[in-house]
Amino acid sequence: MAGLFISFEGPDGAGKTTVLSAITERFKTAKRTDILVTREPGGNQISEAIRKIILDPQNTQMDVRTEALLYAASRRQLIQETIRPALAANKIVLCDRFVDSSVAYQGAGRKIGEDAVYQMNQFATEGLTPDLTIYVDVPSEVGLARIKAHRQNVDRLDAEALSFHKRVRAAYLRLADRFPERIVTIDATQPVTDVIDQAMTLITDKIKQQ
Ligand SMILES: Nc1ncnc2c1ncn2[C@@H]1O[C@H](COP(=O)(O)OP(=O)(O)OP(=O)(O)O)[C@@H](O)[C@H]1O
Ligand SMILES: Cc1cn([C@H]2C[C@H](O)[C@@H](COP(=O)(O)O)O2)c(=O)[nH]c1=O
Repeated sequence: MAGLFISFEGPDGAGKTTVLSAITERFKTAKRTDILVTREPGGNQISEAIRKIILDPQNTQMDVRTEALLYAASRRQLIQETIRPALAANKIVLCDRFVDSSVAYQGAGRKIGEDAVYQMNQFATEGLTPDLTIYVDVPSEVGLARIKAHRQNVDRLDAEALSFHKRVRAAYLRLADRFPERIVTIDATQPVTDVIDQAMTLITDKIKQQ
């Protein structure tokens, strides 16, 4: 498939959304029209509806496998309706989270098993994998403190215990070790402008290699 698929990953509060919106602005200023920015869960009408159900703090009874399946369902719809058509049109897709999030949050955080969650997602993705994953790394305590300080609405996942978030981060670090050719880590305890510059360099280098 043509195009370029780049995902952004990281623990809650790492700064992915901040970095992605700054990068989007830079591409707009450069008048590039071939960039599609999207997010998981969400990104289109059906996937955003699934997002609401997953993240609703009232849904305390949600079974962990139901949660994993809903993330995969949202992902499937995003792939079919949004990502694949954009790649086929030779666009550069920048996606806030993808399968690595499920492996880290449901596989490790919820303790379903990282391999089991990866395998289950193969059904949803039919093997679609990012060409590059920018992993924005931050200690769990730092990410959660940022959310507490700046965000009014804490969602169902943000509200999990520190031990949950530590398992998520540990799983991300394992993924980065396991797939060094795909996943590049940026230290997000640096000033946000440095994180943005480093992410932008990684993306422009990848575009040049195309
Ligand atoms: N490098 C940084 N240093 C200090 N603060 C930061 C940095 N990056 C982001 N922030 C702040 O941390 C908060 C969380 O950032 P942001 O929403 O971008 O994180 P996120 O990774 O998208 O989180 P989530 O996955 O939970 O949505 C924001 O208020 C943002 O301004
Ligand atoms: C894709 C995906 C996400 N999550 C979690 C991670 C976050 O806590 C929320 C999404 O909210 P964000 O503020 O937009 O980052 O959902 C997950 O647990 N599993 C996944 O596959």
